[in-house]
Amino acid sequence: MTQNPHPAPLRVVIGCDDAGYTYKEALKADLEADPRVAHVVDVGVAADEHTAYPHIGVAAARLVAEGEADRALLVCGTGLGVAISANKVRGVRAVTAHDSFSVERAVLSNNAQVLTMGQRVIGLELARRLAREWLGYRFDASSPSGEKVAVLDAYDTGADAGPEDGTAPEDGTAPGC
Ligand SMILES: O=C(CO)[C@H](O)COP(=O)(O)O
Repeated sequence: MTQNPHPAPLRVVIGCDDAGYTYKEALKADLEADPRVAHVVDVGVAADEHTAYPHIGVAAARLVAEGEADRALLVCGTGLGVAISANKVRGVRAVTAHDSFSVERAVLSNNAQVLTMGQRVIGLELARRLAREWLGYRFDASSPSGEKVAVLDAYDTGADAGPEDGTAPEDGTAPGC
């Protein structure tokens, strides 16, 4: 399926802990200037604030899960803590990505609504470039990846996502792996 050249602008949440503040501010300015973004909601931290990353990750992810936002872009020292935090919220798929291919597949393979980055891991210009690229991708639920994301969602909601005969895999791997 070809991508719609003019998809609806995205409602984006941005957030960080104090280790990601500088990048968050730069990325926020970029998002606000990008015509592909409808609006940006900043869940913190502010310059003089020291909220721990789990609170920020969960706050942002809840806005996505509740349908108030389409995506979230989160920054901490590594990107890992905010991703782990966001993934605590049911229905949210958050990934850390510091390269173009992973950013592309985060959306096109995984339908990840939340992208996270580490201010202590990559340079600012790369982070800005990746965020620009990220805005250009839209998940296609009718693609071959759609079925796999549906399996993820079924695990998330507690629905049976086992193999078609209903048995658990004997080797301990998850179905489909
Ligand atoms: O990177 C972080 C969490 O993944 C955070 O910015 C710093 O956490 P800390 O190393 O526990 O201070």
